[in-house]
Amino acid sequence: MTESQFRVEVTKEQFVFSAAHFITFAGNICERLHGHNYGVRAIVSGPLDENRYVVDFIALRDAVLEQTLALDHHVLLPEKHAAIHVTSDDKETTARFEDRRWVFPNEDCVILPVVNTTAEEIAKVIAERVRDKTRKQFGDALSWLEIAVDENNGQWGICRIPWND
Ligand SMILES: Nc1nc2c(c(=O)[nH]1)N=C([C@H](O)[C@H](O)COP(=O)(O)OP(=O)(O)OP(=O)(O)O)CN2
Repeated sequence: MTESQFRVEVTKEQFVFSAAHFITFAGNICERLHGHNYGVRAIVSGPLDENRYVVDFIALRDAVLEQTLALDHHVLLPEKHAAIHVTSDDKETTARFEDRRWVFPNEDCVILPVVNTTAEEIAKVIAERVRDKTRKQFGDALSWLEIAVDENNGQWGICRIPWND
């Protein structure tokens, strides 16, 4: 007989962060700076624990919320882009692409360990950070964690990471 599989999903009204970004696509086309009200969904898969749940909804909710709050009202910049160069001094962060330049106060920026600030890459960063923050609490019996990031009313970038690397 096939075994039952369980997962927990949290999608909350508070899982929204408003952020500015720009990406490149098709080689060297670079978008103008613009913003999104991003939405987030989190799913964890694994066996039932002694409480007969996969993980506590509330603990997962709070871990995701910590990450969305950290991104809310910031400019998201990529750390690993080959053509968008991001540098910071003690006051300001500058992003350069070819002959274009954007300058922001440091506190307005979040520099992410990504190549391009696509929904998929943002989802991966959130997933890794949620996993790192909850691993101790949730234990190592889980199978995977998935984070989905919605850029614009139904345009989801999704990343599933193994719970144990
Ligand atoms: N798979 C992905 N595709 C695209 C991504 C992405 O992250 N993953 N991102 C973009 C751009 O960021 C683009 O700016 C998306 O913004 P959006 O506002 O949805 O695009 P439009 O300008 O067409 O939408 P309007 O509703 O007309 O403002 C593209 N693709």
